[in-house]
Amino acid sequence: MTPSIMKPSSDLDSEKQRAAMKAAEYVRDGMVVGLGTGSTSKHLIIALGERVRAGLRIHAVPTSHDTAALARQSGIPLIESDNAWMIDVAIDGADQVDPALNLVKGGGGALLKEKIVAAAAKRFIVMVDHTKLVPALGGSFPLPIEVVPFGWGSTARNIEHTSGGKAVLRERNGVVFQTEAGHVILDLHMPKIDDPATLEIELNQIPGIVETGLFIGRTSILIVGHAQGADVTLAAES
Ligand SMILES: O=C(CO)[C@H](O)[C@H](O)COP(=O)(O)O
Repeated sequence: MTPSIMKPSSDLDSEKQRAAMKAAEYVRDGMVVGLGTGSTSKHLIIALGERVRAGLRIHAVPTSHDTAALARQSGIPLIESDNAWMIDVAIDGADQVDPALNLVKGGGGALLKEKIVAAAAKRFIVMVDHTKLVPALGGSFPLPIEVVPFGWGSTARNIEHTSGGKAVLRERNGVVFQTEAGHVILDLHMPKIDDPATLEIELNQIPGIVETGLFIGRTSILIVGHAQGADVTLAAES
């Protein structure tokens, strides 16, 4: 069955859909597109699939098995090779966005591939509903950190020592959550992340950490869906 534009199930979902429809406008014929993961990215993939079936020629790099499956189902050709990609634009959702357009990502557990794809792209477009905008990262949403399973408890203790936060091993339905790369996720609870750039540097020194969900200075364009449409903000240097 070919996916078609879904009826949004809630106001927030319709904000996500409007943000995704706006983001899809940045995709042009001949582009290589990085496809994010999550409910907002699903709207994007469905919108791009409709355009592909109408003649748009693009190739895509997916950031998860779920995204790859939906893209295939939607008729979007995927790049299967891991040779260096020339990604024109990567488009993804986020869990939190601060006023400097720094992000927390990884709520869906795909942060490692998402960061690799964002880093390989000339432009990184972030699409969110209004609830993702926060005055400071942290607080209501924990920072996902992907770590190797070996010694995760000691890694968690080091993370807590470095950050002052509380690191909790992610589980789903009573089972330890495993990423597509075979790692686990520690969700780091901090009342507020005062200096995200410094925290990212400090966390990256800890053995066992594969990647953090902090996306610092990577956003080129932010698109926020609202009741009537979507607002676009360009990052200072984009
Ligand atoms: O980082 C992510 C997955 O790892 C998602 O982009 C993030 O969780 C936002 O998801 P949604 O679009 O469902 O709100």
